[in-house]
Amino acid sequence: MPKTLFDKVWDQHVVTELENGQTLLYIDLHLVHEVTSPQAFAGLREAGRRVRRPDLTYATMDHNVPTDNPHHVVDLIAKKQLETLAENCRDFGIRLADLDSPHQGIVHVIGPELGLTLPGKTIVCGDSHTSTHGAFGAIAFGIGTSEVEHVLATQCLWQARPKTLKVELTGRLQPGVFAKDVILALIAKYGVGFGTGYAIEFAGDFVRGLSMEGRMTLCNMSIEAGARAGLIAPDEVTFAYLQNRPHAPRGAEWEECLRLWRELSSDEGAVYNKVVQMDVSLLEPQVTWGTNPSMGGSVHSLLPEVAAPNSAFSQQDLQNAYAYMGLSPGMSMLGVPVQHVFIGSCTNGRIEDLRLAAALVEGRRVASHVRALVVPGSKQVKQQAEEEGLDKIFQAAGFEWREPGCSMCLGMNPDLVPAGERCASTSNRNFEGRQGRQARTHLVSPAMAAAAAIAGEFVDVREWMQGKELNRVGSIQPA
Ligand SMILES: CC(C)[C@H](C(=O)O)[C@@H](O)C(=O)O
Ligand code: SF4
Repeated sequence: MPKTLFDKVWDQHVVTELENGQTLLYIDLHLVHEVTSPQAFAGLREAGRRVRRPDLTYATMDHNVPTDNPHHVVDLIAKKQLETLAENCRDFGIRLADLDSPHQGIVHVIGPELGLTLPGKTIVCGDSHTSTHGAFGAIAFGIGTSEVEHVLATQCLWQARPKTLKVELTGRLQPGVFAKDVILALIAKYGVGFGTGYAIEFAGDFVRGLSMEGRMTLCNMSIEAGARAGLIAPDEVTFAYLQNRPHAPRGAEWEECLRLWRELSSDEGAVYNKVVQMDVSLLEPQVTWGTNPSMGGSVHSLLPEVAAPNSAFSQQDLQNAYAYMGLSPGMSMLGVPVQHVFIGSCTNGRIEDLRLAAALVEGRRVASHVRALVVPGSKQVKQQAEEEGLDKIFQAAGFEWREPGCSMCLGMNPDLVPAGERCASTSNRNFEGRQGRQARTHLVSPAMAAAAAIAGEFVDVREWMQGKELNRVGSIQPA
């Protein structure tokens, strides 16, 4: 029987199945960070257990790291979590990319760039955006702290098999529109629940033309559509990205892996539980205006009326969102002033994102009322960007150039948006309080964020995509 990509990878990892549908899955890679691991390790200590496969476990520090001065951790909870992770990794023999490591960074950025993330693997982490790693043809999903303990102790995990949803994306994006806009538009169209109970496979000619960075952005936000995981069949783009990465296989082993990885795509005629299609050709740059990722749309569209018939949102939800965001029905996001711009996170803190943003801001100045941050997703992204001179371009334009970490994506470190202020953010969540108490978050692509920083308000970045900007964008021209 023809199988989907998801079925192939899942079936290769089944240890045993129960009649109630629960499957014991073998886990190939367990990524760990400071926030969701302390109790898991405490549980191991209490039970006198060891980590079953320290060699399949890899830890980093990201959420709590102060990006202006990583070693200067003032917050006591943050300090304790970082110290505890270091101690746990030492005691249990786990590799750790600590603050001094050249490999430190956001867990979902470093997994791929170190070649730990590979096609066909099962990958878990105590973090919802683990779905990012599915861009390589892995089954990757977030788990809770008790599950982290279970994986540490056994290298296995009980899971219910999700249903499969194929999202078929066709067409070519206009210049100035990116993978981030595609996933925001999908969520705006189908809602934050459309992936609930499913693993989403992104397929179609648009996906095949996309860089690994773009694919990771899609998979990263599948969780915001409610999905358990997002995945994409690996191809030559995937293999080219992975070759010679520090932990990627080499020599004869690499060749053997390629042979196996080339089988990792959905068979002709494979049946999905649900299929959704979208042509991306006419998509416009997206901005969220509300307090969940589905409350968004084109930067030109008018914000919905509270009493509109057939609205996807309840009146109460809309009223709450408008009150929180300081916006009103009937207006558009064009021209709405921003006080903060954040370029970074596991959604859009990769080298391609920074190249694009730098191309747009080169020779321009951040608006005087805007505080703009660029936070590379990892030390390696930072180093690469500096080798290319992107840091100089950002700083000359008035951006702050920071050390890697989750930063302003969430309020667990000093990079906060003050109450009532507005931020154009390349991250993935816009819930109330996400970037600080009463902070107002608008999710956008790196290009839209860069343009908002310069203009001081939301603009349509397509108008900025001519001439010199495109030259610098070079290989990362929209697919
Ligand atoms: C802190 C962590 C548990 C959380 C997650 O699981 O996603 C964070 O990374 C986030 O993005 O909200
Ligand atoms: S960058 Fe944001 S979304 Fe990603 S892991 Fe960190 S906090 Fe979570």
